[in-house]
Amino acid sequence: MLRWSGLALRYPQRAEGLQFADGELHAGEHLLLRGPSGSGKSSLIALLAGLRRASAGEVWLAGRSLSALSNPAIDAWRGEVLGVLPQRLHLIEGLSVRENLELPWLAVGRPPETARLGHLCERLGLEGLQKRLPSQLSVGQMQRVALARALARGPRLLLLDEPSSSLDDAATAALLQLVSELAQEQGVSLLVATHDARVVQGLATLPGLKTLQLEPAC
Ligand SMILES: Nc1ncnc2c1ncn2[C@@H]1O[C@H](COP(=O)(O)OP(=O)(O)OP(=O)(O)O)[C@@H](O)[C@H]1O
Repeated sequence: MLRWSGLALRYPQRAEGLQFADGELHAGEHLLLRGPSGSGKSSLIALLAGLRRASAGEVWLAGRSLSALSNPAIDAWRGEVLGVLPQRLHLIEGLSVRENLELPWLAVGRPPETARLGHLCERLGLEGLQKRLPSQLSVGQMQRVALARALARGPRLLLLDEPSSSLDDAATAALLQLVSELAQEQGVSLLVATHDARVVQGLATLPGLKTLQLEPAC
């Protein structure tokens, strides 16, 4: 379902380019992407999601090479193949929770699938929060909204970048349990970037889990 090879990324302001070990993820598998702060976990997620273009190498997602697709084509395709829960959640502050959740469809010119959205909101405990603005939510609630938005169009793969970074122990455990259950219920593969031992421990029993360790970048 996802494979990458020879990937490298060069940031203009950074002398040394980042290079990534090859990896792959099949349906039914999950991947923990581990490595110290600065080792390139977020950068790799951005490459795999087609949010950044690699300086070298290739990503194949659901049988298609990302480098062969234009940016608009990747943007249109991304939500139905993969969802991203970024480290910074990027909820739109001027929009209500409901409007934020409808964005994945509006962004591709389609009407929101209200039945699917209703089911997701029920599953993620967001029903009573629809009219609130993101600033009126707790961090854990914001994260669940961002998770619902990432899952909106029924992706096969969910990328989570440091999902516990602003959560306490209880909220981290609750999020990991929810994500694990959703993954198994909906047949979604997880790729979780973390340097948090709580996340490693919380996902340890997930069937089909493998680990990729990134080395510290220079
Ligand atoms: N936009 C950017 N411009 C220049 N350098 C960057 C940029 N984004 C990241 N870097 C650098 O690339 C390296 C990898 O960063 P990245 O955020 O991918 O690591 P990470 O493993 O996700 O870190 P963390 O766990 O702290 O989030 C770091 O040295 C970082 O300073």
